[in-house]
Amino acid sequence: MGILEKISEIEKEIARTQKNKATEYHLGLLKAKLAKYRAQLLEPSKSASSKGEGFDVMKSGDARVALIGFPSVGKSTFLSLMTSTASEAASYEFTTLTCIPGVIEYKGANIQLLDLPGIIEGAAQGKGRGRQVIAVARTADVVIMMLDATKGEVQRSLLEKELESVGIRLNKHKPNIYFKPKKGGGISFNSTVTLTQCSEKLVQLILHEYSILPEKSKDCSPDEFIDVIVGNRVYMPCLYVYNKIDQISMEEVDRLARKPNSVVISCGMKLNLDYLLEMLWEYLALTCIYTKKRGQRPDFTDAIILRKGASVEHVCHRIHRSLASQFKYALVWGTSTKYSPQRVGLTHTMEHEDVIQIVKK
Ligand SMILES: Nc1nc2c(ncn2[C@@H]2O[C@H](COP(=O)(O)OP(=O)(O)OP(=O)(O)O)[C@@H](O)[C@H]2O)c(=O)[nH]1
Ligand SMILES: [K+]
Ligand SMILES: [Mg+2]
Repeated sequence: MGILEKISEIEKEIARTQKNKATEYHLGLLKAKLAKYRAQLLEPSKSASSKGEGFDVMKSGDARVALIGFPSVGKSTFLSLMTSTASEAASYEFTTLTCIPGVIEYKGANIQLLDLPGIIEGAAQGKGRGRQVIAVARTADVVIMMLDATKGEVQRSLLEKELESVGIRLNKHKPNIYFKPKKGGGISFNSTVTLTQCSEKLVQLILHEYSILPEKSKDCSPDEFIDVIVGNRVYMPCLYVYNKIDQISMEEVDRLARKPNSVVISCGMKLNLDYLLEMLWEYLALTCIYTKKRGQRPDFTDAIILRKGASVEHVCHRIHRSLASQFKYALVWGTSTKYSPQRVGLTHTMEHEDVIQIVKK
């Protein structure tokens, strides 16, 4: 039996047991056991059994949002409010021990929202269930960093540091660097803009530091090279959500609300949740595509929702599994084309609010 199962067994037994003088001792023992198992879960485990237990949630819907935050900031309360899934919320820390998925339905899109255990300083080194939580965060399209408005700003920078240390870059763009090994060795260095922070000398030093030496003898695949430069970095939009504003002064609310990438809410009093959804939608930057049949008006009531950068082929797959194989060409109206309509192929990249008509063979 896994630890989670043991915990759930004990919780059930506690719920079953009537509270009275006679059961006092028994209940006390159960609670002690419960605390022991919870602590075990939060320890960096050596046993493989609890490695990813409860964290392998299938991706579903149009996008994935992960809730990251310290314990008891209100993550589970938020999930239960925004989705039809109930996630247990309580005043003690580490109430949530696994990844709990819910679905936000918004503007015709299904957004998968993941409630996760709280993380603490040292999470990246395996403290608590930090590693598993961070691994899930990496798979998200947007991270909501939930913060307790009543606590200091230090929680935010601590969490940022944890995520930075495992290669998650928040609200930063992927650097526009093109890196290619030369067959004959040596380094040639070009830049399309004037560099103010990097010189050729510095680039050479960095390459040297990472033992990327311009040698003919050292065979290296392009993938290996790309891994070195890109590393395991993920670039992710992050929305800082300050919860529990019902507990702080108006001046403080105002100050927090003005911070970049930040939204203030109260789950307890259901304040500002609509605005948060609007912001989340913006951060997800999903692409809505409308379809049109020949000789008819576009269907603006039912958008196909895709991730940014989706191609005509993605659109086909969404309409019907076999459509791509019967595809002849498509007509597209919108910002992705020079002319409206324009005849395009399967690889054409769609843009937000384009209209498409697909012509079959
Ligand atoms: N005052 C106030 N309390 C809140 C608000 N949102 C949540 N809480 C309370 O904060 C406590 C923790 O809430 P949870 O939803 O369990 O927090 P969590 O982040 O999921 O906690 P862990 O799963 O333990 O990491 C509960 O007692 C909630 O009732 C809020 O907007 N205002
Ligand atoms: K809690
Ligand atoms: Mg929780």
